[in-house]
Amino acid sequence: MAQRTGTRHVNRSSKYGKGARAKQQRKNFRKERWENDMKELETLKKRYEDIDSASISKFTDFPLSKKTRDGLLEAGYDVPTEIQRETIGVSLKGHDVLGAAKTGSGKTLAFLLPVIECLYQNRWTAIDGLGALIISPTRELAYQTFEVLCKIGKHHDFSAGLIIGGKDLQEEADKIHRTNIIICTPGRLLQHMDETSYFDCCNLLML
Ligand SMILES: Nc1ncnc2c1ncn2[C@@H]1O[C@H](COP(=O)(O)OP(=O)(O)OP(=O)(O)O)[C@@H](O)[C@H]1O
Repeated sequence: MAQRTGTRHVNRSSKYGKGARAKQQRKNFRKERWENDMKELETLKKRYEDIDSASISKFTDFPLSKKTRDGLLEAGYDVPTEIQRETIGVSLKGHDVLGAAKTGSGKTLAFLLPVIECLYQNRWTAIDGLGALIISPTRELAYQTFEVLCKIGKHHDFSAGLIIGGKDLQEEADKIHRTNIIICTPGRLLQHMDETSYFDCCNLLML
């Protein structure tokens, strides 16, 4: 009996030893990843001022995060359109942009890339709440924007939500306080502002 108890004790302690080692390894891994992310952010930020639209021929010429570059690559976006080439750099530098280009010229992507990069630069996480609120005049445009966002933001950790009429209000309300990027139509947004008590825009970075 004593022997069995003793054996069990040894086994248990070695199990805890393994657990502690694994925990430490995870901690080290997270620390290393965090340090690499910080280095990447600093390097990218320094390159913003040097962006010259005339010298951009591919998306990889922009100082974009690896997660965004991977998203673009997988979505098959390689060469920026004219509106993208002309505006993305200006937005990355933090300026507001009013752009006009014909239908189908890639305005949605031009507009979304800096949104994602800005949240990434600010190390936005789930607990920071709503960081970007995108109000679209129609459900179709909101949906189109959401689709592009899901493609290019695939490798980022942000959460995104499509808040448009015709969907279950309570279901949206349950998730809204955990959403980092909201794409919505004005009517539905007002409804949540009126009826969802914990809908909070206090931390909002971009409208
Ligand atoms: N750089 C790019 N390379 C290849 N395809 C692209 C690029 N940018 C956008 N596209 C594609 O071109 C199509 C039109 O893009 P998008 O709908 O964003 O244009 P838009 O100017 O926002 O249109 P609208 O005026 O209708 O809102 C989409 O299928 C999109 O995936």
